[in-house]
Amino acid sequence: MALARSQTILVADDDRAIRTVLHQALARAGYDVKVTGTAAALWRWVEAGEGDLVLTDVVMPDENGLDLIPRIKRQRPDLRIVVMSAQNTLLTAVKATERGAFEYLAKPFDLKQLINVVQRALLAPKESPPPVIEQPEESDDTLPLIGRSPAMQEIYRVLARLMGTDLTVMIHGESGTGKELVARALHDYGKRRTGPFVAINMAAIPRELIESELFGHEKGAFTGATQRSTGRFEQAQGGTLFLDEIGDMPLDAQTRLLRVLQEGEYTTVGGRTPIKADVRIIAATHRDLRQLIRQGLFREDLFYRLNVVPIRLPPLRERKEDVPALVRHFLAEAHSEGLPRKSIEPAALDRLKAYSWPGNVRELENLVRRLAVLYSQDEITADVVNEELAEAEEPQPALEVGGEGESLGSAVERHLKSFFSAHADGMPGSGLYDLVLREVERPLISLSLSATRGNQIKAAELLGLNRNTLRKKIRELDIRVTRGLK
Ligand SMILES: Nc1ncnc2c1ncn2[C@@H]1O[C@H](COP(=O)(O)OP(=O)(O)OP(=O)(O)O)[C@@H](O)[C@H]1O
Repeated sequence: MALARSQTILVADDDRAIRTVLHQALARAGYDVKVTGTAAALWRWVEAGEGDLVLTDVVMPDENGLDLIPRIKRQRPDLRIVVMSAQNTLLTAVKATERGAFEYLAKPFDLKQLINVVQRALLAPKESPPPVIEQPEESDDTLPLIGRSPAMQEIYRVLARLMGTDLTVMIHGESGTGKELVARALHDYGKRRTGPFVAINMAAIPRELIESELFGHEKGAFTGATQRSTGRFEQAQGGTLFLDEIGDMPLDAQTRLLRVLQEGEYTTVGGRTPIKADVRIIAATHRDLRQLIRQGLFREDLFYRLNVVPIRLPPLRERKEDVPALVRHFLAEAHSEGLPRKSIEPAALDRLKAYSWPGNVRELENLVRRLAVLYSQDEITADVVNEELAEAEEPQPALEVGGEGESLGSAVERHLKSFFSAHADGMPGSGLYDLVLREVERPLISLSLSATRGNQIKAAELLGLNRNTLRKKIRELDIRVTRGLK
């Protein structure tokens, strides 16, 4: 694209080599370029009315680039600023965006990406800056998310851009990668931070109760509804609603949710009066929703409503450089809870970095806690880590779901925990024991029957059940037996 007049980029970075590379790349792309290693020189140019775009580093010898942004914005509101920085945290990204930077580039970035951002910045329509929400000072204790790997920095960059918006976000990531933590950070640093954050886990609630949990119900709406009850939508009014394990939502509830998202209002179960929904939705899943759509288990139209901004949280094995910082963080946390202060030797950290972490950050967190409690030495050694990991690497007798790392038992426990905490102030109905067992029994029996193509003798063998017991259960649970299934 031919430029009418060549535009000038002001570059500030204290690293001479980076200045040279940026200078060359930008000049080759047709821009005039001025480079400096100090904030003071940059500021002089800005004051003198020079330049069409500022490209600045954060750490410079005389002043922090982030502190310069508000001053530049006051002096020359239309001047575009692109911030680049290495070693970033979520707060750096959030601050850069909120103070009015057009874009934030995590070092190292490639030059194509840089030119692309510069072009976009220069072409973008002038808009009023987002409202400045002052963020707390940055210290590692208060950071919501630990990790400065390139993969996490990319997440921070996206999160920072989302803070000033109400856009619906879909977080995808394996179990234990920090999906709920990211959802919380989006809420805590965003414009709804003064409102409530309400989480609901679709996999943790009996299917028949999901709609009433989400939207509330009127007295007498169904057997057991002895009084009116508010739903999560109502509790989250003015704040954020986190729909965890969205892939486990039953189809009926999906249809109802879709209608709410389309119409912006909902009715309670058994109610008639529409209630306006003022919530920001963040959904999360570890499942492949596109596959669920193909299987007819997830509504495609709902998927597109929710997948406005997709975020993929990388598994820990793709960002092993974050392991040491996470370990130190969890050790410090254990200490702040009254456990003895512990350090860890470098060889032990290397061993931890080499492990594959199928359970991701949660597994690492549990391991560090165990080490902090079980061993009396002040320093955690490689031997101790080896011992613990050898156990973790041994095949477990528990049922593990292929590749997903979490055993059935711990998945069930997790679901039950959130069920109990969701009902801390009173249980809905009674008969929980049977209800929970049925939730497990029904899919177990029905999948065993599919696996044996409906052969009840083989299914009884597989299950280790007496054939008559199996027949009785099939009747009681009203399970349909389909023969000849693949
Ligand atoms: N980047 C991180 N920094 C610090 N702690 C983290 C990070 N990521 C995850 N954790 C911790 O790991 C644990 C699991 O995180 P979280 O519950 O957010 O994961 P999840 O992806 O929602 O898991 P699941 O899908 O199993 O519910 C939590 O204790 C959380 O505090």
